[in-house]
Amino acid sequence: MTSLVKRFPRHFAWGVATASYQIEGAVNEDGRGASIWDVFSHTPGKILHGDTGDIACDHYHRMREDVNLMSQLGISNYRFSISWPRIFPMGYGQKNSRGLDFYDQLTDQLLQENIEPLVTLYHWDLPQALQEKGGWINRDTAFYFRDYAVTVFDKLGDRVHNWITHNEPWVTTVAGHIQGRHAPGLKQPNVARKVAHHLLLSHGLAVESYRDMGKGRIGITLNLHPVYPASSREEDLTAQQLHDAFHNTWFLDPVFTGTYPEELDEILPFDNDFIAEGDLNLIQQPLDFLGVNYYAPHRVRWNPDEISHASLVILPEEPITSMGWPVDAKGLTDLLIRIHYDYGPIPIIITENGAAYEDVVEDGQIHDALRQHYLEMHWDALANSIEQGVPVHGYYVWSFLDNFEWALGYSKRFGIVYVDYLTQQRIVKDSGLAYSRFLREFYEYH
Ligand SMILES: OC[C@H]1NNC[C@@H](O)[C@@H]1O
Ligand SMILES: [Ca+2]
Repeated sequence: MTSLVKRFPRHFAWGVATASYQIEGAVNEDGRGASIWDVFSHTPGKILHGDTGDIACDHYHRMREDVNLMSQLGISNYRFSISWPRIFPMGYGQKNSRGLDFYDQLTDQLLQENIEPLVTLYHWDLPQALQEKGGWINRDTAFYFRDYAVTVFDKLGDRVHNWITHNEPWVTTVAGHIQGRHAPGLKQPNVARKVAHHLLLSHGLAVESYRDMGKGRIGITLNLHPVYPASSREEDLTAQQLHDAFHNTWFLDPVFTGTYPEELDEILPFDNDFIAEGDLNLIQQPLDFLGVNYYAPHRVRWNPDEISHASLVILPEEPITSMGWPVDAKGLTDLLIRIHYDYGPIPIIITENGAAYEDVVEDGQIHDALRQHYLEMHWDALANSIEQGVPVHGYYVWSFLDNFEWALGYSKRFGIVYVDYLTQQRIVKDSGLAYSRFLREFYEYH
């Protein structure tokens, strides 16, 4: 492992990541308004086992203990998200000072423990009151997002200097508005291009506002996959192109080139009446970094019945996690090389990487060797990217704690720290202890 620490630059930001709705609980506390995930998770049949985020990891009440645990593990960077409905219960207008106070105290606690915050403004928990006005289908939401962002920049911007506007806008767009498996649970493909555009517009508005207010760094986090054709057949190569547009360039192109990929029009045609003059210039705001969430590559074959005209191919012998995602760390290197050469020298932060596996508690320990191996392979792949010239500035494990895995509820555990949901006890898994050892070696070496 020692050799590995030498392959990362001195100021590399090693961290862990979480998100508000997945860990906080306390959904009716201190003036918090309802989010679309409160409504969705309480809708029968939407979440496995009827799980909700009502309590989750009870992090809202256990924040100090959790920050202390990060510190004990030698973690020096923490990515978390802010719950918009804690700040604006109705989405805009009346501010909720107790909501702001929680994040104010969290920030102070982190800085006391010498942990650098990386704050995500939107990790899917839209105020329900805005959904009732159309949510991301309504262009106004982009401007309410800007006002929310400005409020948070104003409150925390003296201590928080690293910001992410959106987490995975693709998921909000596709899972939330086409597939219906995420909040707000819509199955309306014809609104997808508009939803994505409004999410990206809100990103641009927030970045533009930050440039007038803050001196720190701001970016966006996209969930991206390298796309490999299952064969060299013409139809599989076409599938690769269309699937790449659907999953990757739909968001990379507007953010970095101010254009939408024309390939996308083949699978999601739209009349561009919702694109106003100047929108794409606004979306193409210069960024300080690109956040990349990487879990697995996509190997695809032609399938005109799928929206991207492609189906995923999992080879019979390839290892998969309990999410059914292939374990392939080289995909991370391939992805970063592609981004670097297609979109210029933008600094990269891996804002999520990790694996869900079935965890068993044995004598108060969790010997999660598969997760530990997954992580170590991806650190090696990341070092390869750096050695090939990609400017990677940080890496955040998804996730610090086991937490609410959206439609799969608490059935999937991504944490390097185990959560016993009956007692709320935290148990550091072997993967968490390994990360701690690796970090200690890294900081000793540098
Ligand atoms: O599925 C694992 C993670 N993927 N990215 C977004 C997070 O909220 C998920 O828990
Ligand atoms: Ca193109």
